Amino acid sequence: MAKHAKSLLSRWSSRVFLVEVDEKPHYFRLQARHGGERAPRVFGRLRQEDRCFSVLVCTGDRIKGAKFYPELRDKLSNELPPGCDLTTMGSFLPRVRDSFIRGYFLKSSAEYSAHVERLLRDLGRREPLLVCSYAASGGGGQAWTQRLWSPSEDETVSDYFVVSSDEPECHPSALSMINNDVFYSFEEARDVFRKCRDVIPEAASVLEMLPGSAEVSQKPLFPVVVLEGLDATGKTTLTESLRETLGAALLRSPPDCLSPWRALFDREPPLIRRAFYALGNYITAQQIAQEGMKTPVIVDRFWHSTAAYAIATATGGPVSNLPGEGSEVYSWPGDLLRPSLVLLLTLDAEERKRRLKDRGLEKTDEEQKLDRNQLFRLRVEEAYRRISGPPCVTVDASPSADKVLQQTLLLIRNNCHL
Ligand SMILES: Nc1ncnc2c1ncn2[C@@H]1O[C@H](COP(=O)(O)OP(=O)(O)OP(=O)(O)O)[C@@H](O)[C@H]1O
Ligand SMILES: Nc1ccn([C@H]2C[C@H](O)[C@@H](COP(=O)(O)O)O2)c(=O)n1
Repeated sequence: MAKHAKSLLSRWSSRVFLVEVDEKPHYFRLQARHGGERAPRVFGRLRQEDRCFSVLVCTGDRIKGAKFYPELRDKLSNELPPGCDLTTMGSFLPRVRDSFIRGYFLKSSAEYSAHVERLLRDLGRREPLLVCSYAASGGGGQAWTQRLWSPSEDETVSDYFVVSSDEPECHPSALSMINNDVFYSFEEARDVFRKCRDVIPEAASVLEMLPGSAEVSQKPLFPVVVLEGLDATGKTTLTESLRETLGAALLRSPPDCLSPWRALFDREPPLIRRAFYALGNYITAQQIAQEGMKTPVIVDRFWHSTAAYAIATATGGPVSNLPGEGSEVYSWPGDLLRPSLVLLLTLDAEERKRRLKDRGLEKTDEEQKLDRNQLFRLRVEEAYRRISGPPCVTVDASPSADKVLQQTLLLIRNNCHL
């Protein structure tokens, strides 16, 4: 049996599981004996003869695991019989870093359960998966058991009762966010790109663009001001005006030299996609260091965007699911150039929508998600505010473009030595 699967199994009964229904996580844990508890809500409204299954991705290879997870969803959606319900799930060891694993939870009616079992057995033999089945265990459907299917012939695995578990303080994906969703050093992000060269040849072209290290040759003499905010909050408009008014250099992250590959890496799973944006920040940092010796520098998006979108995407549901304020996930990477000031443009949802509509440009998947999903938008904005490092000051972007410019100039003069 693979070493990774073995280590997961060694603490199986201490794991907590979550099944996400409409972005809301429902938690359950395992218990050797039944103490009369009701089955967790995800098993409610099922009949005695129905079956549920969980399929968790268990590979020690991060790149393979990241690529396989969305592929598995397609595979299951294509091959599952009608009437089978599929949703995302995960499992973790409370408070244990990097213990979060992802997968899918399936509900099948009795009619199709034999078919689903065959399909999953077959899949489990070919792919790095841990498969469990869940069945009612008497008691009028109130008690359900989990059976972990043996990933190898020589392994004995036990059945457990499943019982509801308390919600952890924040979404458990936070346990595996560091260096999977958010990168805190140049080397960690570059390492992902080095490892994915075999499967994505374009990664080599990105690697060629990178500086030898994160270190910048000199600290900028002039102020470096970063403009952040959701799309259509007015960053482009304001950065252009600031460039003219201050005679500043205007840079952006990701930098223009990465444009040919951005769309491609946007389609990759979070591990690779986020590493792409993280590396973009380091290239921009080198440009900032150079330009900042000659003039003030204005930067359109930087680290706050990379971290805030990544954290908000990895966490589902309401803002309360985000890692708590002060969590290490909000810290600034030790090796990344710190701007003098970060300004966060904020706009109410309706006005932002109106501006998006007037602009009428094509939207990326993440922008469309911002539109559709109020909770995602709130998580991104809150994550922006929680990121520590250089001071982040909020600017109300709803007045006219000129008023926003005047307000911003005032903030720059008060916070930077111009
Ligand atoms: N203060 C303002 N008042 C009214 N409209 C504005 C204001 N600032 C910008 N706009 C308009 O809103 C739209 C979005 O602005 P802009 O492109 O500058 O936003 P952005 O934050 O750069 O967006 P993205 O991140 O998607 O590139 C544009 O049509 C722009 O002309
Ligand atoms: N430094 C950056 C810049 C952008 N991103 C990501 C976050 C969003 O998915 C998207 C927004 O960019 P836009 O469409 O406004 O160009 O790009 C990032 O992660 N890091």
